[in-house]
Amino acid sequence: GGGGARRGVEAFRGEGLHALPPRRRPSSPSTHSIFSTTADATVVVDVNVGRVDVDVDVDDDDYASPPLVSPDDVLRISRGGVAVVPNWLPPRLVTAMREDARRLFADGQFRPDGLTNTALRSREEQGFSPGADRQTFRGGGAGWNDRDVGDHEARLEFADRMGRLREELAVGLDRPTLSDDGEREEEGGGEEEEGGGGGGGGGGGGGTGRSRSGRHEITYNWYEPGAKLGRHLDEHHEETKGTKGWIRPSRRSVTWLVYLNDDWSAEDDGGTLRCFPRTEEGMRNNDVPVGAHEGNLQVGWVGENGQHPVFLDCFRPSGGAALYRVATTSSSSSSSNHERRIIILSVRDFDVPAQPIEFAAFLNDEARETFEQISTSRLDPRFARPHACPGATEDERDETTADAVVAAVDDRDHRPSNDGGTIVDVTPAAGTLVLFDSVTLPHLVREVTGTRQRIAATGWFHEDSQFVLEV
Ligand SMILES: O=C(O)CCC(=O)C(=O)O
Ligand SMILES: [Fe+2]
Repeated sequence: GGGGARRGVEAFRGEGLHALPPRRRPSSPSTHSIFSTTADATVVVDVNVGRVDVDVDVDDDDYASPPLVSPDDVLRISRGGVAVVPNWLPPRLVTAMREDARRLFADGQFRPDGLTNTALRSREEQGFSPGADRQTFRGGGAGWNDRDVGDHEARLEFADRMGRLREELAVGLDRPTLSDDGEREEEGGGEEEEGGGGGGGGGGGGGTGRSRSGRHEITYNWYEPGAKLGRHLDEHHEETKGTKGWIRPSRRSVTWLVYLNDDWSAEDDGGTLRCFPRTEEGMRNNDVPVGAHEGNLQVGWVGENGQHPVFLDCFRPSGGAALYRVATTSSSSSSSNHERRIIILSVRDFDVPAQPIEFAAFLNDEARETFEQISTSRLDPRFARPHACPGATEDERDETTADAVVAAVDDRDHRPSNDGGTIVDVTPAAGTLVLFDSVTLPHLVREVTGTRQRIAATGWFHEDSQFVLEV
C-alpha cells in the first residue's frame, strides 16, 4: 500500500503510546524484546542476544500508526465527557475536503436536514429556509465513497482514517461491535425518523442516512449564515421511540465531528458547538461506563454530582421495565478485583409509557431527589412537538403552542440541566476532532453570525442493537 506510514506521521500529535499491531510482535514468546517505531522501520532490540534487527521490510498498511485518540480522551468519553482534539486532521486533508464540500454544494448535492427549533413543526409546515437550516451531504448515488462526485480520493482517505479511529474506540471503550462494518442496511423503507419523534432527527434523517459501504454514518454538514441547530441527543433508548424503536440492527454509539473552517472565530463567526457533559468532579466520582450497560441504554443520571448513569432494562423477568444503576465495590483482598452489582432504583416494575415520559415517577424517593433525565421531551425538541406536550389538545396543535415550546427550549439551551452537568463550548476550527457518547450527551449549534458558511464532516459509529425484532 502507499502512504500509510506518511499518514501515520501526520497523525502523530506527540502524545500517547505507540502501540504495535499484534502481527508485528515476535512469534516466539521467549524472545524478550523492546520495540520502538520510526516512520520507516520497526526496530526490534533483542535483549537476549544483544543484537539489533532493523526490519525495513514493513508494508505501509501494516505499519503501526500512532494512536488517533489518547487513553485520556477515551476515558473522558466513557464517563460522559466530550473529547476535543485540535489539529487532528492534517491541513492538506482539511483543505481538500473543504473544497470537496464546496463543490458538492454548488452541484446541489446537499439536502436540508435541520433540527432547528422550527423542526417543532411538521416538515410540510416548516418550509425549508437555507438561512436557518443545516444542510447535509450523505453521499452521491454510491454513498460517501461515490467516485462520480467531487473529490472521491479525499473522502476515501478520510473514511479510512475514521475507520482506524473506530477500531481504536472499539477496543478502548470496550464496545467490540463498533469494529463490525455491517452489511449495508436496506434503504428505502420510507422517510422514517431516527429520533422517532419527528423533526429533523439531529442528522438522523432516516432511511438514507447510512453510508452505502456499511452501517456507520459519514456526512458533510453545511450551515449558511443564520443557521443553527437546537439542543438534542443523537440517539435514544429504543423503548422511548415508540413502535419503531426496535427494528434497526444497529444504533448510534459514538458521535464524531471534524471541522473544516479556516480562521474561524467564535466571536465573529458564531457557530459554536455547545455540549452539556458531566462535570470533572462527576467524571472522577464515576467508574461505570456511560451509554449502555449490557445492552440497556442509559436514560438518566443520579447521585450527588449526577455522576451515576441510570439504565433502563425493559426485559425484566416480570415482563415490565426497571431503572437501575451499577455500583462497583472493590473487594478487600485485591484492588483489581472489582465486583459490579445492580441497584434497582424504581419502586416496582412498570410499562414504559408513550412520550412524553417522566421516568422520575417510577423512582424511589431517594433516587428521585437527584435524578436527572436524558432522552426526554424536556431536553429534546424532537419529542417536544405540540401534540406531545402534556395536556395539548387537537386545537392546540398550532403555531402558538409550538412557539411556546420553542421559547422554552431556547430558554433552556444556555444552561446545564442541573448540578451534574456543565457546559463545554467548542469553536469549529479547521482540523478539530470532537467525540462523545451518542446516547448521553446533549448538544446544540449556536447561530452562525458571520458571513461565512460553517462546514464540517460529521458522523456516527454504530454498534449492535441489543437485539433485532423480526418484522
Ligand atoms: O455540526 C455540529 O457541530 C453538530 C451537528 C450535530 O449535532 C448533528 O448533526 O447531530
Ligand atoms: Fe447531534
